This record gives sequence, structure tokens and C-alpha cells, in this order.
Amino acid sequence: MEAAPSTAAVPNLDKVDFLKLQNGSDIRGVAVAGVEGEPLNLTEPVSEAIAAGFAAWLLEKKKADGSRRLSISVGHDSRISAKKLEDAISRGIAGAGLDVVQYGLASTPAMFNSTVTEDDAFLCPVDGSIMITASHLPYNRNGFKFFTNAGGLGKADIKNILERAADIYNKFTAEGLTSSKGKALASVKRVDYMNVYTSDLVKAVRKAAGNIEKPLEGFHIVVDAGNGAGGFFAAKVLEPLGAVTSGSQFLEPDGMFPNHIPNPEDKTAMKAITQAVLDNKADLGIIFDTDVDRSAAVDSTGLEFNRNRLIALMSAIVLEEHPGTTIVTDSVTSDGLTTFIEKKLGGKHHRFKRGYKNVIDEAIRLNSVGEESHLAIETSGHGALKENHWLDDGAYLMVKILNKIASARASGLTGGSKVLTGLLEGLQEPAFSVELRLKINQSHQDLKGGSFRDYGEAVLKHLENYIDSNPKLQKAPVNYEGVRVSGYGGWFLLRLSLHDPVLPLNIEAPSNNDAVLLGNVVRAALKEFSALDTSALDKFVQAS
Ligand SMILES: O=P(O)(O)OC[C@H]1O[C@H](O)[C@H](O)[C@@H](O)[C@@H]1O
Repeated sequence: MEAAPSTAAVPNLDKVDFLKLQNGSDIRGVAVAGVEGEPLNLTEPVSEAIAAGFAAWLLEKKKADGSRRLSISVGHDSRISAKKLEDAISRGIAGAGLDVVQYGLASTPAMFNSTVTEDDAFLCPVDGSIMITASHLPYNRNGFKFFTNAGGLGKADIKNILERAADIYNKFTAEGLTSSKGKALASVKRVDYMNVYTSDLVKAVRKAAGNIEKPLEGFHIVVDAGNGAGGFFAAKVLEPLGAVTSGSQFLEPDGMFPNHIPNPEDKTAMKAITQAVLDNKADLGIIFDTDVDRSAAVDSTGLEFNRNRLIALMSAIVLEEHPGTTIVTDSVTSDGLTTFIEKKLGGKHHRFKRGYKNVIDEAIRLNSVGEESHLAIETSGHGALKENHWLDDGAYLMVKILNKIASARASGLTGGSKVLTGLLEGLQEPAFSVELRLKINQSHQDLKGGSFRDYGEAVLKHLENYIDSNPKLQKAPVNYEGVRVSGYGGWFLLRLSLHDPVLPLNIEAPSNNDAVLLGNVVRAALKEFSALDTSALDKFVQAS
């Protein structure tokens, strides 16, 4: 953003702590006013400054020498603040002297793809890409994800962009903001890139089925997009491949998300797609989160392929193609999954940390030190394959599943999604599992002015020592996050949330009683930490 040199900074711009907008490797904030206790912090000027910060970062990264204008693609999900942020972002990019290519409603993975697609007609490849999304968060939030052809930006890059944005914002002047509007109008182009992206997905399934034009003919597959950006999958991917998609639901974008949260981790959302499969007697159900970087499926009997089961299914598919390969997952995966990957599928399970970027980066690191890995996947439904640029793409995960049923059919097998269910044979599932989230009260005197992270670390250290004195419990010998303990036939993991002042507690056990025994251990260990709100755990052990 160019500031007009002599005029004073715009007087009525709110003070903004830009670094507070960072959420791991994303930017997230409140973009719609009106929710009590959630003041607006992702305003149009803030977004314009962030886009200008990204443009400046990109110019430096690409060592731009002025011989060619760089371009950035901009897409968004179905949120009600999408349009105004798209305009603001476009102004920030254009003001910095780069070209803007708007895609309109798009998926996060498609935005990355636009940095690697070679197609002049669609102004591709672009040098950088911005997706406007806050994934499954409530309607008043929004945020940004950034890409180059090297993948999604990491935490350090995001911090750098926010620091640049803060400087740019502080120099904004009324004249500068007005002139950027004119520049944006001149350098914005619109392209229907989702057509390119979806036709690539269609081609991938056709190829895997042996170049059959309609490899899904005869399959009935219902899609639930939760009114996010994933509705395209029915008409632009499944139907060209020959599938019937009647009974698909919530395909129309609606940023108030009136039906359910678009989130495959959400019980109501999974219930909705399961019901749609059963009501329509469909072969398969597919559900996406708002921006389509996460997904899950449901078989014809209503069995959910999400969380551990989705990982098991994807591991089975990937290990058929790459025998012995290492599967990197997040930390809250079950012990049964490890046994399944290692004993049944002959692979190696590397149970790492929570966070999609963490698992992806770990898989890339393993490959770089000579340990072959082709799949990085989280229980949240984020999954990335080496063959797909290590991009977490919910639609591509579903393509791998479609390939499986299409190629089974091409080789004469009938039975729809049974081929998928069959791949899960032998996966031991816990009879009982629960996630309880214990909040740290940040203003409590027990924090003694320290950060919630320090406090959480102290809680974990104390729990670790407490466990050492109990012979019935064993700490996991290899563990990368929090305190993971086996006992009473099950396990628990207490760890710090990636983003929030929260200690999530996962428990899996052969029965509710055993889970309560494990819960009681944690409860007893944590009782002296008065800033920790253990009411969720108290309720759980007392109700049982
Ligand atoms: O640590 P938590 O609060 O459970 O959140 C962890 C989750 O945060 C976000 O949703 C990320 O997209 C996920 O990749 C991650 O697993």
C-alpha cells in the first residue's frame, strides 16, 4: 500500500493488535459486528493492510525485479463478510502494484492449485494466492490462508506479514485509502478457476479407473456441503463421472450456516449426512467443511468414515500403493489405529502432534531424512498426500476413495461402498471415547501474571510426575505432545490446545467405567490447579 506522503494518518482507524490475528499458520478475526464480547477486528482497512503486507512479502520472496508484474488469486468461502473482504484484499494487492485475479466462491485447496496450474487462458500460474475463510467457525468470523507454489505459508511467514501489515496500517491516510479503490478497479480480473480445478479432479478419477468416461455410473452418492463452498462437488465432479447425486443437501452457499456447522468433526453434521445416505438408500455420502480442506464419508449402511476410521481407510488405500510407508497422524489417534496400520496393513504409524501443518511438515521432514511417507492426516479430516503436493485437500481425499470404488467396479466387483468398508476389517475401535476441554482462566491469580501456556505446561509436568508414582499406569514410551498414558485397558492424552487457553483431554477405554477410572486419575492430579476449570471432567466422572 502506498501512503500519500504528506497527509496525517487516518484519525478514526481503530488501534489493532495485528499479531493477535494470527492463528497458527492462518489469520482469523471477527469480521461481522453484533456478537456480544466479540469486537470487530478484521475490518476492511485491516484486511487491506494484510493483503498489502502479503504482496510486499511476496515481492521479496520472488525477488521481483520489476520485469514482470506478479499476480495474486483471491477466493472465498460462503461467509456473509466474504464480498467486502474480497474487495478490501483486492485493494491491498492492487495498491502494492500487483495484479489481482478474483475467483469468487472457491475452495482452499483450489487456491493453492492456482499457483501450480499452467494455463494462460486462466491467467495461471499465479505467484501467490489468498483464501478468505474461517473454516468451521461461527458466521461472524473470517480469516485468510496464503499460498505460493511451495505450499501454505508457515507461522513465521504469517508473523512477518502481520508485522508488515501493522506498519502499512499505521501509515494509512484518507487519500491513500481512496486512491487504492481506483487502482483496484483497474487491475482486478475475474476468472472461473473452479472449472479448471474440478476438471482436474474428474480427470484423476477417470484415469484411475482405466480411462473410463463415466466410472461412477450406477453409483448413488449424496453430498452435504453444509452451505459452505463444497457444493460444486455434486454437479462438477460426481455428475460428470456418471454418479447420481439426488438427495444431496445444503449445497447452496449460505454464510449463516442454517442447517449445521460444516465440520466433519461435528456430531450433528455427521448425523445429517448419515441420515441423507439412509433416506436416499445411497451407496456413499460425502461431507465437507466450509472451505473444503477437510472431509469425511459415510458408507451405505450409515457407518461413518471420519476421525480414526477415515485415517484407517486412507492408510489402507495409500499402503496398497506404497507398501511399508509411514503414515503421519495427529496425537489424538487411537491405539487400535496404530495396531491396524502396523499389524494389518504393514505400514508404520508415526503418531505426531495435533495441527494439520504439523503433520504435513513432519511427513515432509521424514522424507527428507530418508523415511518414506506418502500420507499425513489428522482426525479433524485434514489429509495430505505426497502425490498431491502435500496439500490438505478434502476433495482430493474423496477422489482417492472414489478411485477405489470406481476401480473395484471396473474390475467386476459389485457392492458399492462395501469395498471401502472391507478395507477397515480388523480395525479395533474403542467402546468408549470422549474429548473434554478444560479451560484455563487467564485472569486467575494462580497464573501469577504468567501466560496460560506456562500454566498449562506446569499442569502437564505435575500430571507426568503424578503418573510416575502409579504402577497401574504407563506413560507412552514415544510421545510428541502433552502427557499420554495407558491404563485400565485404555488411554488418555492431556495436552495444550494449539490456539486456545484450553487443555483438551481425550480418553478412550473399553467401557465407560474404565474411562471414568482414567478420568479420576486426571482429576485427582489436577485438583490443586485452581485456575483450571475442570467442570467438564467433573461432570463426566460424576454422571457415570
Ligand atoms: O488444539 P485444538 O484446540 O484441539 O485444535 C487443533 C486444531 O485446530 C485447527 O482446527 C486446525 O485446523 C487443526 O489442524 C487442529 O487439529
